[in-house]
Amino acid sequence: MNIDVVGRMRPMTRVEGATNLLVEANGRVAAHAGGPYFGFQTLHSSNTSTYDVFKTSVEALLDLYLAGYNVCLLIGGESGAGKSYNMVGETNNRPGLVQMVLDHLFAKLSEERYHPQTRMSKQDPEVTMEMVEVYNELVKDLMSAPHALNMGLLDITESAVKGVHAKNATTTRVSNASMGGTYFRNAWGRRTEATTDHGPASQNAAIILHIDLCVKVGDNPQPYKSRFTIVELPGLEKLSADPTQVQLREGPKLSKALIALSQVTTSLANHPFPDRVIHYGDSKLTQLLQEQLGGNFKTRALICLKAKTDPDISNGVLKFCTNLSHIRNFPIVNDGLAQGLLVQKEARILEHKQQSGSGPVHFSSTTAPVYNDTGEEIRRLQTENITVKYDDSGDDLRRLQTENLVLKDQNERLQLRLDRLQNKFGDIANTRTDLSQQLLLSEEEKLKVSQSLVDIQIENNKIREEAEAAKFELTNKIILLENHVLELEAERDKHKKSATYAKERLAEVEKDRKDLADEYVVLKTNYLALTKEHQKELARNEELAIELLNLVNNKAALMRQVAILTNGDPETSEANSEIDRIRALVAKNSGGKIKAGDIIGNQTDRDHVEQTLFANRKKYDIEIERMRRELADENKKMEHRLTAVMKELAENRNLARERQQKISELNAKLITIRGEKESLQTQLNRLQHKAKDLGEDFRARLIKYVEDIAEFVDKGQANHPQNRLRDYCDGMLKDIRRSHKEREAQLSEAARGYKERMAKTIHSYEALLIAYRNLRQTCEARGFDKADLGPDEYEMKLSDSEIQSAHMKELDRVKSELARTKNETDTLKMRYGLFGEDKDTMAEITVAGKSDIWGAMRKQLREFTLNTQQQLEQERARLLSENSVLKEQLRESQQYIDGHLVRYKQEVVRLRKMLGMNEDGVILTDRVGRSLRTRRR
Ligand SMILES: Nc1ncnc2c1ncn2[C@@H]1O[C@H](COP(=O)(O)OP(=O)(O)OP(=O)(O)O)[C@@H](O)[C@H]1O
Repeated sequence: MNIDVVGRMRPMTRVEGATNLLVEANGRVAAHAGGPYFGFQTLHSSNTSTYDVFKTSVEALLDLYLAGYNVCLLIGGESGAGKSYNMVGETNNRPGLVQMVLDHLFAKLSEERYHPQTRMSKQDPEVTMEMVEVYNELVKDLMSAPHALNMGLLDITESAVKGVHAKNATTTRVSNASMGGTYFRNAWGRRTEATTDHGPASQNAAIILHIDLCVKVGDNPQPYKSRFTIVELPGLEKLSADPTQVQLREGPKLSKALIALSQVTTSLANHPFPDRVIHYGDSKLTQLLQEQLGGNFKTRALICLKAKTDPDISNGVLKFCTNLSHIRNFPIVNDGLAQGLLVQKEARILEHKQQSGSGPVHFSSTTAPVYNDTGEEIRRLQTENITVKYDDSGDDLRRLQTENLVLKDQNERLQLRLDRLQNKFGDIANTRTDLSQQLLLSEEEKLKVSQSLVDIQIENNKIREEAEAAKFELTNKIILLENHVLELEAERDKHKKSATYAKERLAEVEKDRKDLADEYVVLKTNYLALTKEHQKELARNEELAIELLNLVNNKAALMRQVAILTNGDPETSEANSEIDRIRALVAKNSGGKIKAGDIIGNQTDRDHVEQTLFANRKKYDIEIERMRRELADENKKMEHRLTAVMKELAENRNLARERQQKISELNAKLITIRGEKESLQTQLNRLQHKAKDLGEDFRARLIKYVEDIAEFVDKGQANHPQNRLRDYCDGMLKDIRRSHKEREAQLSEAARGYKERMAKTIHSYEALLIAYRNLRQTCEARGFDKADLGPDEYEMKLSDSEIQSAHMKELDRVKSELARTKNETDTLKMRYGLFGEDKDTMAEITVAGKSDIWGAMRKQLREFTLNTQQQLEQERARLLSENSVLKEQLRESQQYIDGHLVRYKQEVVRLRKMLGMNEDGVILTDRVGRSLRTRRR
């Protein structure tokens, strides 16, 4: 049964950018186009959850485990690809695979029938856990707190029952999943935390967790014993490097486990047959995993992949996967019989090993005492031997043997000294190789740093361009909106004016109406008074008519009597006609009985009166109606326009919000970049210091050793002064010094270049900040919500104290300038009444054309403020960068002078000493008064 290899892509981080792995839909992955592919059995994409990974790729292993098979999950991948994430998870909300295995294991154990295929019931299940770490060829027990004596370090041993295992490793019984989880997390916390020059220990360490299950199944008298091993392998990134180089660089032990693992997997992949003989003994990790790799285990590998990584590293990882997938294991159900058979076989092998003197394997955690013990043992045996001979022989023999012993002792001592010297030489050679490699490495790191700086620069430029484009767009929008608002304001003023005019007209009409009403009342009163008078007159008239009639009747009677008296005809007399005329007159004046109410004018008169009285009113009514209609229309239009403007404003707000979000993202990027830059700088400084320290150390040690050697050899060659090694060494030292000086010069040149680039980056960073600030201010001026505008620009400032202080000073200056400009603007605004609250009243009293002029003036003022501010900011940024460059140059010159001054001083002292003077230049004399210089000569 071959090892299954499944993959899991880690989600990309923001810093990583685009993927460079070639991933096909069927799970085939290559490091680059045309490169070798590896087909994963399942490839989990970056958005697959750990639970899905468990369900798809781990749960089946758990079922086999419960059925009595040994199973193993190897979690591998390069450092940072997510091995720990898969094994441990991140928080309680995102548990890792170990916790899931424990949860499901106990859940299934608590079911009535945990294995549906076999339908066998469980009895007395016992779960135990064991966890060790293999780092730097040391095996550490993680299940218990480290003991003071052995610091938790364990030896490896082999027994028939347990096979190769960590001797005395703590085994903890676990009764439920949460208990198991707690033990696991505690053990995880005990991992080695050290960080060396070659990275943190976690990158080179392997974690092995065994979960053992012992359970009686069905009627079987012997319990089934199965083991679930979960292994986090060391980071696989070094697989692509040459192992010899790796070991030369890091020392022989650090990557031994990884190198041995690679060798073991290669030879297992090449030998799929059961009669193969594989050499697992090269490292403790391969020894501890020999059953999991090629033995009685069903093994599955979960390889974590980074989407963006070095193609060489990916190639190494994919090659490792190919080898793993070719490894054949031979898992069996570990029932009582199988276990008995295996133990018996193992016991025989051990017996054979012991007989041949090669086993059982036992590795001590410390190797030095073994040598000492061996030396002691040899000496003890020699002494015993001598003692035996001593008894057997005579005095001569005893003397000779004693001499022999002394000689041997001397010989051994000499041998020891020789060994020590050789070791020293070896060390020197190693140190030198180490140093040059470290120098090379630091050079590489420097190159990487420069590269990342260039990347940062490009990123900065991109951000700046984006910010500028956004700013430009926003400014355009804002100007458009401002124009619109101005237009609307003008419109509003117009409407206000017409409303005022209408109001005035209305007041006038009202006044007219009141006057009319008053007039009407007066007329009505007059009319009533007149009617009264009229009635009175009528009554009088009637009385007079009656009186007149009486008089006329009297007169007629009289005239008739007169006619009778004068013998005339009384009927045809003049008096009768007079009487009739008077009667007709009276009848005409009072016969109709006219009432006051009956006196009404005709329709024409009424129309005429109405015309005169209400003609104006009607006119006004029509006028008002017309104006009302106009106003309603205008209002409607205004409402439409206002809705449109509001809509546009809302859209623009949204746009601004989006831009703001973008700006916030850019901010985040900036912050990340800044963090990276700082860490890169720290790293670079550290590397430079280290290189310098190492250089110094190396030089001092080399000089010391070479001087020792020269002394030593000179003593031996005193008779051949012409071949003095000292001269040769001096020459060599000079060469070394010269090359070191050149190297230093190169390094300082590179550092200067780097710093210049840094200064440029800071400059562009400042410019970016300015752009950001301007954008912010424009947004603020438009009245956008402050909360939408993202972090304040001050939060994003450089933390470097020197830059900060200069920056702060400059900022203060610019701030005061800005405040002054703002004050001036405010004064101008006040003078021309451009403040918001005054606007309405001003608009009412100003003439129509004025608002346009104010708008233009306001715009000009704003532009002037912004331009002035921008210019000031640019000037400030330029001054700042110049300042920092000058400071940097000054500091470098100072350093250079300091460094060289010390060297010159040393040189002067050395020359003075050679000339026989003391450090102050005073010539030294011996007791007789001769100058030492003369004597030396
Ligand atoms: N599938 C994932 N989903 C989300 N984040 C992940 C995932 N895998 C890894 N990460 C994140 O990637 C980072 C590196 O992961 P992790 O520390 O597990 O890597 P590693 O291979 O164990 O590295 P090292 O060997 O250095 O310990 C962590 O911050 C982790 O949260």
